[in-house]
Amino acid sequence: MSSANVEDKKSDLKEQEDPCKSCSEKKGSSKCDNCPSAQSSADKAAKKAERDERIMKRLESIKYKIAIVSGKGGVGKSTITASLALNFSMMGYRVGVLDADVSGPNIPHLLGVEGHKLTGSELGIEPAMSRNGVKAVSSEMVLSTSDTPMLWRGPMRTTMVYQFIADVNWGSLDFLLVDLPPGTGDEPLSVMQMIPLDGIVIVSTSSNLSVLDVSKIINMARNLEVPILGLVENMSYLQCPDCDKQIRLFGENKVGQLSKHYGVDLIGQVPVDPQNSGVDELPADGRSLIVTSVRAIAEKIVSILKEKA
Ligand SMILES: Nc1ncnc2c1ncn2[C@@H]1O[C@H](COP(=O)(O)OP(=O)(O)OP(=O)(O)O)[C@@H](O)[C@H]1O
Repeated sequence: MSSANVEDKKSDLKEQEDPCKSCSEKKGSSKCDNCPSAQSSADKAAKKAERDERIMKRLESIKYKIAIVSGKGGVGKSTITASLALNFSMMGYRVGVLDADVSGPNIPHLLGVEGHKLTGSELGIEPAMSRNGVKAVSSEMVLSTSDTPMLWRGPMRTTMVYQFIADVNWGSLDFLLVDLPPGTGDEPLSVMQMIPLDGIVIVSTSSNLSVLDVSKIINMARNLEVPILGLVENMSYLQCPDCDKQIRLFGENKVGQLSKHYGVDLIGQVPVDPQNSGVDELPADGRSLIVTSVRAIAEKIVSILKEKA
């Protein structure tokens, strides 16, 4: 994504946040006086400053904030996010996962907190706690059932993500992992602007289309000056059960080539796990090939962050 495109997106967002756009009244009509949306620009600036302060306050007790992103859907971003969370937790770190994929929330299933409903306390929205000690919030936790679709337009989804960032009582954490929706749309852009991220991890397969969209993510992050911790090639190969041979499902290692082209580290390759059913909680006891393979990536991320400190 070029810097001009990022600027276009930023102004698109501003337009979408303008409720007058969808109002049938002409802007400036007498009815505007009684409209709750009518705010002076000073009011808006004050609200933004208040919002930024609330976010900073919430996040000050969180050491590292990392977003997990992908150019395409279905490449395993949520699976890698949950696996990283489990590994960080097993390594003794305090971890939270913010499922910012509002229209396709999967984190509750992967962490075994499906069906949990969010509650509030005087300290804010209380996150769910998984059996492995990972805290999580997801839009699925406010829906009546897990098959209820979230039929919300972009600005409403962004507002929910903002609420999760500003109002969840995470307590003190070592890692907050944010599972972003795929692509370079409104929500990834808003999260990258709202949260002072320590970095992003980009997940891709080596399929041609997946790799193509990763270039856009890299350019978007660079334009927004968000550090890229590295690339993860998911479903990189299948280990033959009868011999040592690794079968590459998407042919040559295109994620590796992309990493060289853009000068972004390839920090891990995760094999296909034929046992992975995809709907169940990921086990943290060594039974999941994905979770065990992600351990090296979690360790690498810790060493990159410590080096940067
Ligand atoms: N290494 C792997 N081995 C086997 N199956 C995998 C692997 N990684 C992911 N999957 C499966 O691929 C599917 C997509 O994974 P996941 O939901 O994590 O992708 P995603 O990128 O978050 O998708 P979206 O952003 O569209 O929600 C799931 O069924 C998941 O179980």
